[in-house]
Amino acid sequence: MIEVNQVHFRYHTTDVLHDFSLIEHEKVIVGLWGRNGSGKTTLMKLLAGHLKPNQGEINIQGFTPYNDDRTNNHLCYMQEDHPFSKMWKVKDALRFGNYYNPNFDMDFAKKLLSIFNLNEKKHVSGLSKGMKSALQFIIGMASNADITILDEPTNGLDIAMQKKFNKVLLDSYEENPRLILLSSHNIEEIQTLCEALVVIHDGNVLFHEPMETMREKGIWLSGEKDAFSTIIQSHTVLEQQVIGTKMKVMLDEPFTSEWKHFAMANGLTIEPASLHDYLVNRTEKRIEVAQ
Ligand SMILES: Nc1ncnc2c1ncn2[C@@H]1O[C@H](COP(=O)(O)OP(=O)(O)OP(=O)(O)O)[C@@H](O)[C@H]1O
Repeated sequence: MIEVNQVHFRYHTTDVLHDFSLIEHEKVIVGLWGRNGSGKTTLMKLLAGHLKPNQGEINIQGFTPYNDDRTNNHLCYMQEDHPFSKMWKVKDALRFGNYYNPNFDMDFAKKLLSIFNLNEKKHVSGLSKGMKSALQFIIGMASNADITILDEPTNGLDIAMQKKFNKVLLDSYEENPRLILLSSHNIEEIQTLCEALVVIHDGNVLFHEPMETMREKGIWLSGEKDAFSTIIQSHTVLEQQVIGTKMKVMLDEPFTSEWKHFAMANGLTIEPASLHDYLVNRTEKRIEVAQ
């Protein structure tokens, strides 16, 4: 469905993606995570054909997206803060969605307007940030596109709206399984929704793995400082905290039964790292560990 092969992309002098490859053929909900400026939006724009790679190839359902309108038959890209016309009302935005997406389901879109309490007669320019995100999400879901790309779709949604977002996304996916790629800064918000996660770092893919595997990455070990001397020499330490004679260390190791046995045998406490903390540390420069 999506194939990105050895793509290089730069804006003038800013190198964003280098030798970037990503293949996803499954109908899954995939999260896209990366630090600010890592290139998430750039990747989405390349997939949608809004940008042209400097080198390499992109294939979307058999088409090269840049300058090829046939890609639109298969792909719906709702960018963050979509530039709707200032003159448009909500219903005009739905018409826009209907015009560009051959499988657009207007009845479903109208049902979603009522779920998200959006009035179709309201001007888009008068919508709050969260309401505008909801409108973009509605168009993305109602498009029923083979590949649906949502850039920061939960931006500005409050908890109640987020709950509706989760339900609509999962119900719609169950009804019509397709590839849905959604980016977010907040991994906690999307990790229960996504079956797989792509992490962009240093212009490339750091991880493209099932969410289940991602959740097991990273462990915290805590105990007496003395117990750590050999551990920190032979493993990658992602974070370290010292309080008096006690130490707490995050290792780049999976939360497995082997590690649980190791901790027990060495009088240490073990707990899994949160995915958020793990990713923040993995995409940070590694610390020098004091011996
Ligand atoms: N139109 C542009 N012209 C020049 N540089 C750009 C342009 N758009 C983005 N960039 C730069 O490209 C890099 C990647 O930006 P991009 O918006 O793709 O990152 P992002 O991961 O989506 O960031 P964020 O999480 O902050 O939204 C950044 O260094 C950014 O400053």
